Amino acid sequence: MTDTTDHPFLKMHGLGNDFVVVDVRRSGFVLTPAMARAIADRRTGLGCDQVVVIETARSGLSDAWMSLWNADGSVTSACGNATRCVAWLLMQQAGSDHAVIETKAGLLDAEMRGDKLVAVDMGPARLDWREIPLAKPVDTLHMGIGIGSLTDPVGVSMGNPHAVFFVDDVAAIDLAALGPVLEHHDLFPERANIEVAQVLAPDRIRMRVWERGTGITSACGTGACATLVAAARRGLTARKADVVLDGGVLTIEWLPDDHVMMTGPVALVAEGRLHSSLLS
Ligand SMILES: N[C@@H](CCC[C@H](N)C(=O)O)C(=O)O
Repeated sequence: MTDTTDHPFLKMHGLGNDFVVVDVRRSGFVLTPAMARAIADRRTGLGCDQVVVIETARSGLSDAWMSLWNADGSVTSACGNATRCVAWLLMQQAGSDHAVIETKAGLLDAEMRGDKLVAVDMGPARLDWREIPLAKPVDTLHMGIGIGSLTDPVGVSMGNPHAVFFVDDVAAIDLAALGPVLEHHDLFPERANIEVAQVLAPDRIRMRVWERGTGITSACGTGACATLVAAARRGLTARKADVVLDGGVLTIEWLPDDHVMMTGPVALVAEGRLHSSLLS
């Protein structure tokens, strides 16, 4: 093996939403957008939906800081599936069944709930138009925009922006065509993650996602949280439901204090060292 760096990585995923996880707590290594794009590239890099960087905690209140990069090199404040993966790693390292992760979106409390099963308090759902953010004052329960069969979404921030469209049949939606147009809609100054959701029962929702900065993924944890909150706000479901994604199921509960609990699996599938060609 030649020209590898001293930067080990792990490949992890939550329901197929996959991550390259780099722990820089000892190296102090700083990732750039170009490096994130190079690592995430599925042909010329390692391939992943998000690059996740574990950094030294910035306050005395957490076990570590987590930075998140989409495949296009953009930074995001929240990622539910990555939070479960990093929480699992931190809990393994500490021999604990509890971890606190600090992100741009705030402190996230996580607990081990079984073998590779992690629950995270994803913080409060934010519902004001300024918090999502939207470009102008709009009722986030009926945002009024749409294209084709996708109309009148619900806006929710889980630390990142989501627009949830309710439909009769998620399989019939051409998400690859409609997702990028809606992600870049004028209403979303920071772009948005786009969910299409079909209510199957008061405690079960089928959801597919077009992620900001990445495209279609097999699962989105914050998207599942946003979808449950949107469905409950519209009176379509209870405040707890299983959200069925392409990659599997997350259990989501919107608690009376507005915090959203997410429970789901994590997987560790590979480890290695980053080659210097990805880091220039
Ligand atoms: N896959 C994630 C969300 C990742 C960030 C998103 N693409 C954004 O830009 O906000 C999840 O599991 O929540």
